[in-house]
Amino acid sequence: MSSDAIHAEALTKRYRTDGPPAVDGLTFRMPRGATWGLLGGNGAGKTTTIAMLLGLLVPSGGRVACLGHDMARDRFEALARMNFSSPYIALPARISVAENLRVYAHLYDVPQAERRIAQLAEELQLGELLDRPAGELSAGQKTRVALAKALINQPELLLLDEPTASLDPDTGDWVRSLLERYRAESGCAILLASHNMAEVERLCGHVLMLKQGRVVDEGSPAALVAKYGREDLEQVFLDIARGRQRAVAA
Ligand SMILES: Nc1ncnc2c1ncn2[C@@H]1O[C@H](COP(=O)(O)OP(=O)(O)OP(=O)(O)O)[C@@H](O)[C@H]1O
Repeated sequence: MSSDAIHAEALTKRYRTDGPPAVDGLTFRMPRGATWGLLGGNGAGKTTTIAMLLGLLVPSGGRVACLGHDMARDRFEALARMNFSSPYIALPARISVAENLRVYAHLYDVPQAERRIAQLAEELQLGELLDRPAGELSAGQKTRVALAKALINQPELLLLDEPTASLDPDTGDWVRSLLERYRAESGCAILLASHNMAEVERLCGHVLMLKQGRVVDEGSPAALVAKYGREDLEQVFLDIARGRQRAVAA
């Protein structure tokens, strides 16, 4: 397979044999250094897709390569150069934030781990939280710690599931700036699942619109807005979710 950041071919997940697939023949190639949005209503298949990209879920069909590595055969080489954040995966609750980050730094074999943790603590304003048990943090504080964990190994591919979902508008804004900075400095590719359309318009050069596990449309946010004759991506999302016709012929 290619050396794209992500190359998915006919990726399919069926949780139950008697029901429709959660992800149904997903095919796309996301280049290195790109930031793409994975959009869709509740249950469209975004989290399932991310779990398959990470090798956490075994696909029922198709295949995927991340950073040139087939995730069914040699995912560990890719995983060392990837990372992710998800509100659905809790950090160990009883140990402190600093201990959590040390554990992940060790798992990813991060050189000069204490320096990297101090750098992330400053960038994500975690200083006051470092000695507190991770389980006692507010949702927004946990989100910031999860992002620190996601950046600990300076990944080349970042999978972000709702990275700013529980953040207040001010914190959400500086987290987006931080992601933009990290991307500019590192050339990292980012796949972002989000329900925040303004965030997607700001960060993503291309979006995949999922419905019932299939890509029903894709393109840059500006191209989709023009194609649907709408003012912003939120309106495009509503058109697609509600099955409305495009206002402007493609
Ligand atoms: N472990 C599971 N077992 C059975 N079905 C599942 C499981 N996880 C997800 N599903 C189903 O797969 C479909 C896709 O779910 P998924 O969580 O991938 O959607 P999503 O796009 O991330 O939704 P949301 O925006 O609500 O987070 C849904 O119909 C869901 O009910």
